[in-house]
Parts: sequence; C-alpha cells; structure tokens
Amino acid sequence: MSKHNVPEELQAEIQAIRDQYKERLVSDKSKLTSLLDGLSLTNANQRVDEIHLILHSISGSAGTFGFDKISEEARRIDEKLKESASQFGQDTIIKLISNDVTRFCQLLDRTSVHNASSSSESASTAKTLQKTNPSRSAHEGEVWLIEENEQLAAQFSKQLVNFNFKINTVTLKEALKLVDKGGWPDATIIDMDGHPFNATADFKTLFTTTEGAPKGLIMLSENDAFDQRIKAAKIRATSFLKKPINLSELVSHLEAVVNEEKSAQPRVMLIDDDKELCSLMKLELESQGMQVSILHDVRNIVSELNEFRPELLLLDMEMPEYSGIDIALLVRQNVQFESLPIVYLSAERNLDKQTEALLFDADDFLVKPISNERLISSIRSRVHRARNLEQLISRDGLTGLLKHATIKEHADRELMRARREKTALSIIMLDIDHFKRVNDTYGHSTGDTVIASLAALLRHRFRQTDIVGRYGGEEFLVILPNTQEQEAFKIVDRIRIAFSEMEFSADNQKFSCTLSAGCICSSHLPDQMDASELIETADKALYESKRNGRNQVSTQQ
Ligand SMILES: Nc1nc2c(ncn2[C@@H]2O[C@H](COP(=O)(O)OP(=O)(O)OP(=O)(O)O)[C@@H](O)[C@H]2O)c(=O)[nH]1
Repeated sequence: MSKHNVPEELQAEIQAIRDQYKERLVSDKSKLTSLLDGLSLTNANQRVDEIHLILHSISGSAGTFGFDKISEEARRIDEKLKESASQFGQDTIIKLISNDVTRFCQLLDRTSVHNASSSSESASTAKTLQKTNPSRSAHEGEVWLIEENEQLAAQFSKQLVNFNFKINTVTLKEALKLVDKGGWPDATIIDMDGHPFNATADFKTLFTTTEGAPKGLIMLSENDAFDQRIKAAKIRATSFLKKPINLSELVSHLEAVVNEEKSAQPRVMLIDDDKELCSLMKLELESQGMQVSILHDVRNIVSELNEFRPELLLLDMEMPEYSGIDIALLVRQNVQFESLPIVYLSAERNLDKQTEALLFDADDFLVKPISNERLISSIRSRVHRARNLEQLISRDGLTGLLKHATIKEHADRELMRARREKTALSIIMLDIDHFKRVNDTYGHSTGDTVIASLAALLRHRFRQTDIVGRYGGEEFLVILPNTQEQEAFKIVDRIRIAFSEMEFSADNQKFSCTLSAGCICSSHLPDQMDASELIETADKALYESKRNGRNQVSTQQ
C-alpha cells in the first residue's frame, strides 16, 4: 500500500465498521436506559453488574473509534461505580448510578451517534493506518555494501553472490543519493574502518535521510572496543562483526535481517467480546500484512488454536462469561501452547489488577484505547522474540538448521501429509567429501566455517517450503514436499556445483570443497516404507555417490 493514500475499499470498510459501532452505541444506550428503568434494591446486584459490563466495554472501544469523550466518561462512571461498591449501601449506589448513567445516555444522544457519516473519525483511523503502513523501497531484496576498500569490496561481493544475495557495492555518497530516490534496501553492510566512518558527523547523515535510518544495518570493524560498538548502536545497527570477517557469520547475520524483512507476517488471534473493535483491529493488523483470526466462540479455543497456530494471542480481560485470566489458564493447560505469547488488551487501568493478570503466565498488558503504532510494534516485537526463542530450541547452533530429532519429526509429518494428499515427497541426504582432511589440514574451526557456509547455501537455495536440517557432523538432510525426484535432483546438483565453486581460506591458503548427495522420492518407493526407511534409502544413494568417486548426486534408480 502506498504511503500517501489509503485505498478507497479500505476507507469504505473502516466506515462500515464505524457505522456498525455507532449502531451498537445506540443499542447500548437503550440497554442502559432499560436497566435504569425500574432499578430497585431487589434487582440492583444483577443490573449494576450489567451496567458495569456495558460501561467497561464502551470505555475500552469508543476511543478507538474516535469517541474520546464518551470513552472517558464511561471510564469515569465505571471507576466511580467500583469505588462506591465498597463505600456505600445499595440505595446510595442506585441514586449515583441513576444520575450518572442518565447523563451519560444524554451524552450519547448529543454526540449524535445516529448521524452516520461524520467522516472525520474515519479519516483519523485511516490516517493511523497510513502512518503505520510501511512504504515499499525501490531497493527491496537488495543488500548494499558500503566499503571504501575496493579489494575488500570485490572479495565480499564475489563470495556473497554465491548465497543469492543481490549485492550492490556503493560509496556512502552514492548510497545517500539512492536512498533519497528510492529508500533503503533490506540490509546495509558498512565497513566502519574506511573513510568517512570514523567521524561521528558522518554517522549522523545516515539518520537524516528523508527515509530515516537504514534497515538491517550490519557494521564491520577491526576495532570492537566499547566506543566503536556504541557508535554502531547509536545509529541502530542490528549487528556488529569484528574483522577479519568470517563469511558464514556474515551470511548468518545477513540472513537474519533479510529474512526478517521477508519472513512470514505474524499470525495473531483476537479474543474480545467487542465485535466492532475486533473487526477494526483485524482490519488494521491485516493492513500491515498480519494474518488475523477472531475467535468467536471461546469453547472452540483449543481446536482453533491448533488449526490457526497463532504466534500471539491478544486477549480481552473482562468478558461476560469468562475472564481473560480464565482463558489464559485454559490455554496454558495445553503443553503445546506453553510458549505462545499472551498479551492482554483491556480497558482495565488498575495497576494491581494488571499485575495480578500478568501473574497468570501472560506476557504483557496493553491498555485500551491503544494507538495502532503501539499495538503493531508490541505484536511485532513479541512475535520476533518468540520466533528467536523457538529457533534457539530447535536449531543447531553452528548452522542455524533444524537439529537431528526435529528434522526427523518433520520427515514423519511430511510423509504422512504426502500420502494423504497423494503428492510426491523427495528426500536428499548430502555430505561434504573428505571432510576429515579439511579438519586435519586447516584445523577444526576452519572446518566449522565450511560446514556453516554449506548450511547457508542450503538455506538459500531451497524453497521456503523445503525443510533443511543438520543430520550429523557434516551430513545434511533436506525434505522437499510436493517435489518429484527429477526436480529435486536438478536443485541439489546446482547446489553441488555452487559449493564446489566456493572459495575458503585458512593460513593464507585458498581451498575449495565438494559434496556428494543421494536423492530419493516417495513416489518410487513402496507405500509401506516409513520416513526412517526413506532416509536410509537416501543414505544408500549418497553412499553410491561416494563409491563412484564423490562430487556427484545419485538417485535410487
Ligand atoms: N570441524 C568440524 N568437523 C566435524 C564436525 N562434525 C563432524 N566433523 C568431522 O567430520 C569428519 C567426517 O569424516 P568422515 O565421516 O570420516 O568422512 P570424510 O572425511 O568426510 O570422507 P567422506 O565422507 O568419505 O568423503 C570427521 O573428522 C569429524 O570429526 C563439526 O561440527 N565441525
């Protein structure tokens, strides 16, 4: 979506939800009026509770729809009601409530909620959407390398191209000109040591572009002392790498920032009894690219969580039948949702109550009404951290690939799916040739660099839907759903060639490595074979490649 305008359909949708909200306020007003009618000592308990729920809900949602005064007044009366409950008898409460709620109903009338198209509020929602909508850069998918040393620049870009990065080597001056025209790319690598990055003023120029600070900023320097690192932090660098640069380390950092840009948008589930507020939030979050599901019937929560697999649950605190705490506890009873971030979004301003709610395994408490910017950044940062944590648990430290046990689980799951959907599943096993010699000749840490570099190559060359894992020391397993053997063969053979062209260096010596692979496909194998047997068959094909002289790919046929 363009930064400068909100599409008409979106404006129309916002307006439609606003109109529904206005109707809902009219209906809330009627409910309040009839609850006041005939309010007496005998029915006060139940009616006061109902009035509280209506006011509480309005206080949380009206501000979001632009009715700030109504929201404030509902909150004031609701809080007064709660305080009075512990101080006065029922007859005084009835009197207070009658006066305040009657005035509140008059306020609802005066704000002429019947009057449909006052577009100023919808314009304000649209404006917020506009502000939070990221603008697309003309340099999307690119990585800029700001390196004044020509030799280093050529060396880096030659190596990084192997990993499918679109590298553009530029000087600082050129970069700033390009930014003014088309924005920053997905990632920018800056060598701090060359001119002009030693001067603080030069750093500041990075912030003063019309597009703001660069995204995914990786700083390189020989000097990794505090002063240098803080300089990088001040211009919001996400990574700092000490020179001489370890290629696989640089690739991992680049992947982290580039994938962050490209990675799937957060999946968010909303649970709130306020339907209009839910619809508006859904629209707002979806306009940021997020996937949003509203849970309408809390009784289905476990099956819906299993189905939608949200990465964050946004939960109201006070709902008619169940509180947010009840629901959070129910979710946590299921071990598979133990680490699902739960964030309360509630009109509750009482700090004691907020703290109490957080004691029950929730992660954050946001107070309604909340600005779009705040809501979106809270969701993004929570989901980002949760994803990182998940990575740490299931991924191998050296390569960032899935660990042995996890990739085997994936193989079981994907084979079941392939059989169910009657599609082909290919499995590739690959292994670096004569790797022992690499370790023996150049040392174990150089060996590690070779392993990490191959892992990065694998991550880049396979599709997002393929699953890549480190099966053993220098052995890798790749699962390719919905892929015939021929296709899998072609991909892995191209990787074999790319790997053989990669250049490594140790002790001023340059060397390269090769790999062998075995590639099999479920559609050529008996149906009764399980995932472990398929993996064994791929391993046998790999052995064939080794036996026939290495640096090749074999299939089972
Ligand atoms: N540097 C490093 N080496 C590892 C790692 N894991 C396993 N290795 C080494 O990888 C080598 C594997 O050697 P072998 O299985 O004998 O095979 P190879 O030398 O690769 O020969 P072929 O597979 O027959 O081509 C062993 O020396 C292991 O110590 C690791 O994480 N880092």
